[in-house]
Amino acid sequence: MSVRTRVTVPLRFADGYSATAKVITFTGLADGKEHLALAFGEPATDRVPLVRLHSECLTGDVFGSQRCDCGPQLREAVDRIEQTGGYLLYLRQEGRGIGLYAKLDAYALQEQGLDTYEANRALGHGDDERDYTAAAQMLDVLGVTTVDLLTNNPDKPAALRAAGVEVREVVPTGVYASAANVRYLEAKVEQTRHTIALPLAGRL
Ligand SMILES: Nc1nc2c(ncn2[C@@H]2O[C@H](COP(=O)(O)OP(=O)(O)OP(=O)(O)O)[C@@H](O)[C@H]2O)c(=O)[nH]1
Ligand SMILES: [Zn+2]
Repeated sequence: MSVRTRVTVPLRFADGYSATAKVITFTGLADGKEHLALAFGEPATDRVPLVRLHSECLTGDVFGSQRCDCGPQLREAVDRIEQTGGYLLYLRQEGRGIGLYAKLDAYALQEQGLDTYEANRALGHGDDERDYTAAAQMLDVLGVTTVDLLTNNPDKPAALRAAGVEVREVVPTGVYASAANVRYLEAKVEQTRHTIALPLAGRL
């Protein structure tokens, strides 16, 4: 495994905020997918970098879907990593690893009353098919052995630790609840022990 390319990309987000990313690509990752690392700020070698493992969500990241909280979480991650110095790993794990079309099939089932996990199972998938091996490999190639990890999902630090990465601190990410996504967020809290405190659905 090695770095394939490092290239500087100036970014401007929908809210007008500008940032500069060093975009890094890789060769030889375990699953052969085109995962990206984006370095923000100054990931100094003598400081523990802040790292976010962001699972691809085309509808949320690109189109601003309100069914999930991915878009605002991505934006928050860029802000925080830029301040501290670190890496956003943009992982091609659309739909918790089941792919975009299957995720949209799962959305259709959720409109019939299934929750996000029941919908996956009704389609013959697992609740969560993500594998973080490639993320650990990317950190290894970047020379990162210890991270502070920005997440509310306990599976992520567990997976990195199992792959030999030291997770010094788990830093909670914000909760972006709305009437459109509160049922989805509640299912995550109930079924995967996400560490997010939700306002009551009735208050949204
Ligand atoms: N299968 C499926 N995937 C979904 C659904 N809604 C969002 N996703 C995907 O879930 C992934 C994001 O996962 P989340 O559970 O929001 O967040 P997380 O990464 O587990 O946890 P955090 O680090 O705390 O944000 C993205 O790949 C989305 O495409 C859904 O209803 N069904
Ligand atoms: Zn999403």
